Amino acid sequence: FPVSSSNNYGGLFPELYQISCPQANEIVMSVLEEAISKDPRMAASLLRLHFHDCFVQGCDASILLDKNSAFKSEKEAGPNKNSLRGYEVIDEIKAKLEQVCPHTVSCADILALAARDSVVLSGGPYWEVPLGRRDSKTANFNKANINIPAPNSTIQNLINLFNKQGLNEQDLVALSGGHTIGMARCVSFKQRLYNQKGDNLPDVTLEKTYYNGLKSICPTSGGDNNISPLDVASPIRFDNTYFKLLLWGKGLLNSDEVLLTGNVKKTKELVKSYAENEAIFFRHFAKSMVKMGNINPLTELKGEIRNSCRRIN
Ligand code: HEM
Ligand SMILES: [Ca+2]
Ligand SMILES: [Ca+2]
Repeated sequence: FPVSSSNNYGGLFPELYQISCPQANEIVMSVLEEAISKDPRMAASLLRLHFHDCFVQGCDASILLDKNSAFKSEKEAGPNKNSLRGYEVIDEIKAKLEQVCPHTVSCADILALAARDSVVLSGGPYWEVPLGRRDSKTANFNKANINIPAPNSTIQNLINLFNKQGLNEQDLVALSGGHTIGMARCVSFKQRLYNQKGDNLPDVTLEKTYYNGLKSICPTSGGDNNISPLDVASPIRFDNTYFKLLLWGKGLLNSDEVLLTGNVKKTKELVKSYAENEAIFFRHFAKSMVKMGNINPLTELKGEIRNSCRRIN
C-alpha cells in the first residue's frame, strides 16, 4: 500500500499513514501549536533539527539518539552542542503517537513533519511531506562535525557541502532562507565583528548601525552564548525579509553574507530574486525541503521504528 501513489520520492510517499495512523498529522500539529505559542523560537529550532539530521547519514533521526556504549551522539558534535533545541517537543509528539498508533510513525518522519508544520505555523509555505523514512540504529558524531557547514564557511565550502548531499546552488540559497526565523549565539558571528580576515578588523560588508548593535550583544570577550536574531526584522515570521536584509548588509552569519557577496553569480542572483519576490522564495523553499527530506532514507527492511526517539529498540 499504496501501489501507485500520485507522487513517488524514492520509496517515500505522503499518504503512508492515511490508513495506519490517520491522526498522525493532527497530533504533530497540535503539539507544535502549543509548543510554539509558548516559545515562538521553537519553530526555528525544529526546522533546524531536521536539517542537521538529514546532513548526517540522511534523514534517519540519527540526530535524536543519546550516546550509548556503541557510539557517541551527534548531539555532542560541534555544530549541535549547546545549540540544537527541541528534543523534548519531539519526545512529546512521539509519546502521543505511540499511544494512538503504536510502533507506526518513525522519528525521522516526525522530524520532517515537525519541520513543515513549524514553517506553516510561522507563516511560510505548505508542502506535502513524503513519508516512510525508518530510524537508524546508529549515529555518527564525526560526520556531524564534517558535514554540517560552519557559520564562517566560504561560498565554495557551502556549495561543496550541499553538493555532497545532492543539493545544488538553488537549494543552498532557498534553504538558507530558513534563517528567516530563529537565533544564533554570539560565538557563531563574533569573527565577523572583530577579526574577519585575521587582521583584527570587522567584515566590511556589515552595515554600520547593524554592526554597532551586534557589538553590544557580542562583546570582544565573553558573552559567547548571548543570542541575536538571524533575521533582525522578523525573527519569528517566515517571510523573505532575510533576503532583503542581506541586500542591506544586515545578514548575521558569514555563510548568509557570502550568498550575495561570495562572487558566485547564481547564488547572488537568487538572493536578489527572493528578496524581490516572496512567492518564488516560498516555491523554491518548499521544493528544496522535499529534496533535503529525501536524502538517503532508510526504507523497507532497513532501520527500525524506534519506541523512543532517544534510543534504539
Ligand atoms: C547554509 C549553511 C548553513 C549554515 C552555515 C548554518 C549555520 C547556522 C548557525 C551557526 C546557526 C546558529 C547556531 C547557534 O549559534 O547556536 C543556525 C541557526 C539556524 N539555522 Fe542554520 N545554517 C545553515 C543552513 C540552514 C538550513 C538549510 C536550515 C533549514 C532549512 C537552517 C535553519 C536554521 C534555523 C531555523 C536556525 C535558528 C535555530 C534556533 O533559533 O533554534 N540553517 N544556522
Ligand atoms: Ca541523520
Ligand atoms: Ca523573517
